[in-house]
This record gives sequence, structure tokens and C-alpha cells, in this order.
Amino acid sequence: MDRTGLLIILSSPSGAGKSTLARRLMDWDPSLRFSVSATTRPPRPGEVEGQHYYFTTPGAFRQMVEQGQMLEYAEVFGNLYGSPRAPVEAAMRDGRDTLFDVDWQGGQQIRASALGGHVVSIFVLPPSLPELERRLRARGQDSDAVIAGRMEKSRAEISHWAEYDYVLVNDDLDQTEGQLRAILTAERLRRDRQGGLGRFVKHLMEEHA
Ligand SMILES: Nc1nc2c(ncn2[C@@H]2O[C@H](COP(=O)(O)OP(=O)(O)O)[C@@H](O)[C@H]2O)c(=O)[nH]1
Ligand SMILES: Nc1ncnc2c1ncn2[C@@H]1O[C@H](COP(=O)(O)OP(=O)(O)O)[C@@H](O)[C@H]1O
Repeated sequence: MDRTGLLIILSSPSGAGKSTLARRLMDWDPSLRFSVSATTRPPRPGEVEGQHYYFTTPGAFRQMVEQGQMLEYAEVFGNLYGSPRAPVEAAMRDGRDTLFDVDWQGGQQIRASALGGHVVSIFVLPPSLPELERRLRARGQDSDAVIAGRMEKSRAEISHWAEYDYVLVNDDLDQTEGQLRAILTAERLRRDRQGGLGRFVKHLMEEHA
């Protein structure tokens, strides 16, 4: 069956659980392609070049933007983040679904991009703001000042929740993962319904005509 890869956007305030959920979703379905972003933010301990991010300088980042290599990009928490375009286009051609961990600005730009794929957007909320702060601290990778900055920006990120197709409250991790799997399964069926399924039904009917 001919199909175009889905573009799946995952956004949330920092610390709500996007990266954890994305990792679990890809363990469940290794055919999913994670869009590895470029960023000017320094690596955290344990982050791997080319796996979590492409760590780069502001100059090199701007050059990629000028050369049209970014599908979208934005400044978040004082650093530049962007999704390289070429791997997304290749995945779409191969009918593979791409998962984006981007902020609301990236979500808007991917929806508006001329890639023409089936876009599914999911916003992840924390159960409460004190729990969000607890998770940022428990992650143990950011300084107090960085955590304070992220908490301050969380309201602005959350204010964009209504732009998303699905809004999940990530209280119990297993339950949220189950909801994500269900969304992905259903949206793939919708994509197939709009895609090559017509030809399959025609073939089915002709076989025993
Ligand atoms: N627009 C855009 N946002 C991104 C991209 N990559 C990451 N982000 C967002 O940047 C924010 C900060 O990411 P990061 O520094 O990894 O912190 P974390 O979300 O707390 O793990 C998050 O909201 C990400 O979703 C990207 O390529 N484009
Ligand atoms: N449902 C949950 N319940 C408790 N802790 C969680 C849950 N989801 C994620 N976490 C923890 O919260 C912290 C932040 O999660 P992370 O995936 O890094 O968030 P984000 O990518 O949105 O910034 C991590 O330490 C993660 O293990």
C-alpha cells in the first residue's frame, strides 16, 4: 500500500515527560523515526551527539537556516533549536513516521510546512506545576537557575495547548504511554483510509467478480 509517513509532534513544558515518552514509544515501535534536532544548547551529561541532538554553534546553526536546511527552528530558553529537513523528507518518501520533540513554535511551523503529510500533534501536560518542578529537579541535570527559567516559561508553553489534536495529562507514565500507542495506531488507520486503501478495496472486489 502506498503511504506517506506521519509527522507526529510532541510538545509540553520542559519536564512534563516528552523525552521519556518519545523513548518509550520508539522502544514499542522501532520503525518510528525520531527527528534529531540541532541545538546550540550545551550537551547534558549522558547526551549523545546525533542521538539526542546535533550540538552545534550559533554560527553553524544560522548557516543551516540560511541554506534552507531547517524544516523549522526557534529560540527556546535562550538557545536555538531546529529540525533538519532532509531526514524528514526521506522518511516521508519511505512511508516512515517521524516523531518530533519540539516546542509550540516548532509545532506551528511543522503544521504550516509544505511537506503535505498527515500531521498529528500531541500536547503533554504535567498533573500540576509543583509536580513539574519536582520532575525537573529529579532529573538532576539542570542548575537551580535553569530550572527556575523553565518553570517561568512553562505557563507560556501551556497556553498553546488548544492548538494540538490531543492533550494528555502525564500523571501515570504507563497510562500515558498506552494513550500514545492508541493515538498512533488510530492515526495510522486514518492515514491509510485516506491513502492507498481505495486501491486495495478495488482489488478485493475484482478478485471474486
Ligand atoms: N522548535 C523547536 N523546538 C525544539 C527542538 N528541539 C527541542 N525543542 C524544544 O526545546 C525545548 C528545550 O529542550 P531541551 O533543552 O532538550 O530541554 P527539555 O525539554 O527540558 O528536555 C523543549 O520544549 C523542546 O521540545 C526543535 O528542533 N525545534
Ligand atoms: N509520568 C511520570 N511520573 C513521574 N515522573 C516522570 C513521569 N514522566 C516523566 N517523568 C520524569 O520526569 C523527568 C522529566 O522528564 P523528561 O522526559 O526529561 O521531560 P521533557 O523531555 O518533557 O523535558 C525525568 O526524570 C522523567 O523520568
